[in-house]
Amino acid sequence: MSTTDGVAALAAEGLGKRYKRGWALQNCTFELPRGRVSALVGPNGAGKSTLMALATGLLTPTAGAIRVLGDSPVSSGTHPRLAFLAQDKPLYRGFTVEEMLRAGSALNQEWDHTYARGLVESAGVPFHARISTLSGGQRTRVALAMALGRRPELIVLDEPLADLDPLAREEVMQALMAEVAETGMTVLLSSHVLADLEGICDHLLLLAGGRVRLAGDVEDLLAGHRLMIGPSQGAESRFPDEIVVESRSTQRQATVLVRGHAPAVMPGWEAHEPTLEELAMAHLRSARPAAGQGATAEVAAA
Ligand SMILES: Nc1ncnc2c1ncn2[C@@H]1O[C@H](COP(=O)(O)OP(=O)(O)OP(=O)(O)O)[C@@H](O)[C@H]1O
Repeated sequence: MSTTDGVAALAAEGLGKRYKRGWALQNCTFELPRGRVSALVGPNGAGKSTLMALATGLLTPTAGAIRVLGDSPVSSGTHPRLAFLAQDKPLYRGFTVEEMLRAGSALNQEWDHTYARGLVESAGVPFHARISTLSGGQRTRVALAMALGRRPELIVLDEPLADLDPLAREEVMQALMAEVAETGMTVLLSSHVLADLEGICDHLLLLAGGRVRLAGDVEDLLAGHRLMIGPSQGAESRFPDEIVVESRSTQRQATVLVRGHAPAVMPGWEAHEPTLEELAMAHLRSARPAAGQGATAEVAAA
């Protein structure tokens, strides 16, 4: 039995990181549950990569603390039960896939060669092919096998689907989900593409401008909001300010995302549960600073 049972996979308290140019992350407090798939979402410059670098011990916090599987990252280095797949998927381009896997075996104390090989084989990637000749999707599958070969309890993936076509994206996610179902490991993955995460992640961490804007179980978050659609005339005054996350209007129709349940009887209005994309986009737009003031909400809608 693991010594970390019952402990959050990742826990941050008042976490902050300041670079020379200013704060990239500030006052972040959250917990990611174990055995679940958590999505880290946010616009460009939100602080996602910085947060991942703090979790993997590549950076040290300027303020607050982060705990990985119950442990504080010590001085430097990645937690032994955490695997990290960086955005540029570092692989030796001149190696063959077979040589890459053997390097994984030589470089890692904990390494399940049969498992890593099996992952590459099931992806249909030829063992004798050079890394430089693989397609983006094949390279991702090899990089994933290299990370999973360490049999991590927590895997952190920085935009694993960027640069992949929709078919390859689906294949990579299916392969990852199959491993999650089989091993019960915890996944934290960042993505700009919210549509990729719908139905896959069960926990959300939404960052904007270096701060946590929304965090929690996806089902609870969706059930805790309502998207109200009704006539734009008089829409502004229909809902108390404190429950409105975002309100948008065209000439005829208003769309208002509110916290909590739909207000009782509202003739002409319909209420429905938002999708993850609608929820995240509304929170990101509402957190967007005025032009010229830092991070912009450019999360792709599809
Ligand atoms: N090494 C660094 N030195 C100075 N500033 C940095 C450094 N790395 C990141 N930043 C700044 O910190 C902020 C957060 O950057 P970060 O890369 O963590 O965001 P991100 O959410 O991963 O963005 P993206 O989606 O564009 O990759 C940005 O304003 C960025 O310019």
